[in-house]
Amino acid sequence: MTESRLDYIVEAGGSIKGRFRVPGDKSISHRAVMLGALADGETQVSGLLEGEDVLATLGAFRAMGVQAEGPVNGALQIRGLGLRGMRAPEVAIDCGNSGTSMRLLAGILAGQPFSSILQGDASLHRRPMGRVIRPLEQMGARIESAEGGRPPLHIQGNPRLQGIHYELPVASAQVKSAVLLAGLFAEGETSVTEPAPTRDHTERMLQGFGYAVRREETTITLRGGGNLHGTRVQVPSDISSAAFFMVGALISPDADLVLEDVGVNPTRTGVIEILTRMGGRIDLLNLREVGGEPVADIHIRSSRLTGICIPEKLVPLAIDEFPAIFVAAACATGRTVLTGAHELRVKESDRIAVMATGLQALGVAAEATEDGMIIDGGLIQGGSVDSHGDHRIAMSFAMAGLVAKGPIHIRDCRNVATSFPGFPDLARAAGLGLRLEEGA
Ligand SMILES: O=C(O)C1=C[C@@H](OP(=O)(O)O)[C@@H](O)[C@H](O)C1
Ligand SMILES: C=C(OP(=O)(O)O)C(=O)O
Repeated sequence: MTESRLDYIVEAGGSIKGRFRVPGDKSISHRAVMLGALADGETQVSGLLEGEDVLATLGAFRAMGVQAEGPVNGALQIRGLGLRGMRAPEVAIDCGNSGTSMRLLAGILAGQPFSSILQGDASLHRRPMGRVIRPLEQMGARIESAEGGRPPLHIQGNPRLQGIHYELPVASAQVKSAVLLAGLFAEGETSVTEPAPTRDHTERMLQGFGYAVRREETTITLRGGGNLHGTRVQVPSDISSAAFFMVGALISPDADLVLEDVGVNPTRTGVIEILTRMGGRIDLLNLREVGGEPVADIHIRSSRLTGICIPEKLVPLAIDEFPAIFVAAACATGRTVLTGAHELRVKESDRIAVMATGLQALGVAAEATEDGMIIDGGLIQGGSVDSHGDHRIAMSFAMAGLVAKGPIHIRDCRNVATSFPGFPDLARAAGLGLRLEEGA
């Protein structure tokens, strides 16, 4: 059954206020499910993101025999089967809209003594998987894909993978994680060198499960043949979800917002650095460490923003936050220039093209470039934009409504539930005039 389209209608104006928590971190939630399933003994997760992407990952492990109770209010109890305990899934595994599910699962499935199929929705079937197929085949798996390395993936696992050293051609935490996860099933050492730092949740969490991982400069190494031990994982709030409210508070008048318990791992805080450089008043309070990850409360107040040239080294550290950052740039005085962000073109949508088109429809001078965007800040008009089913585009344009001169109609917002279930209610409670409309 195909669900009808869901649109957002955002009233013009409003101000973001309050003190609340956004849902759990998506990247950490995926990894908690994966490592919990592969561990010996039980893993208790709290704060799990109950978004569709994470539920797709959980469904995959259930289909391979892993038992889990929950999630209920973010609590999930997983009875791990150990690294060699899973059975072949009876049908193709559906990763839905989730690139993280598909790429990290490919790494795990590469080391299994059975074959499996990974598929997903239309958006995921347009995304490149050659980047994981190549290293996993070098390690000894066989993976067939559709043309151009697109899903579905037919994976012939090999329980005797060989460790490799792999130089990542793109700064991608998903590829790094796929290779390291395959490395758990490989003979000898597996190492990955990254061209720039990317989110390191896999490395941190492997250590939390008692698995030795070594980092030397830009290279991460582990040795196959060990075991993961079930543990407790406390998932912090997702800075990528917090980013929409951060931008909403910065651009709206009289705003004062505290977002609680947000994960502020330095491989994820590019958005704070960029918005601060633009003049955003953002303070980290109560900085602490929870379960091996840094966490803080973030205080944000209305600010006068100025356009900047975004340093390329910040791009991988803010990769999912650019749709929201583009909205901030549209509200800033002067020009914002982003370069070195070609990866944005291969996310749930082409986030460069889709954001440029949407901003232009709202009267903003935004120009897409091959690997980024040039935005001259100014007034945001009301109008109609299409999210192309991309959750982050939908939530970013919702925040633009706070300063728009008329209502904004955003098409195709159902996928917000992949990463941020409850967004409309939380946004309304925080001060956004948002209503939902079932599309045709
Ligand atoms: O490892 C992860 O959890 C993720 C890595 C990033 O993708 P890439 O590895 O493609 O950069 C990011 O965009 C995605 O939302 C989540
Ligand atoms: C790119 C994203 O996720 P994924 O790659 O897991 O689909 C995202 O959440 O912005």
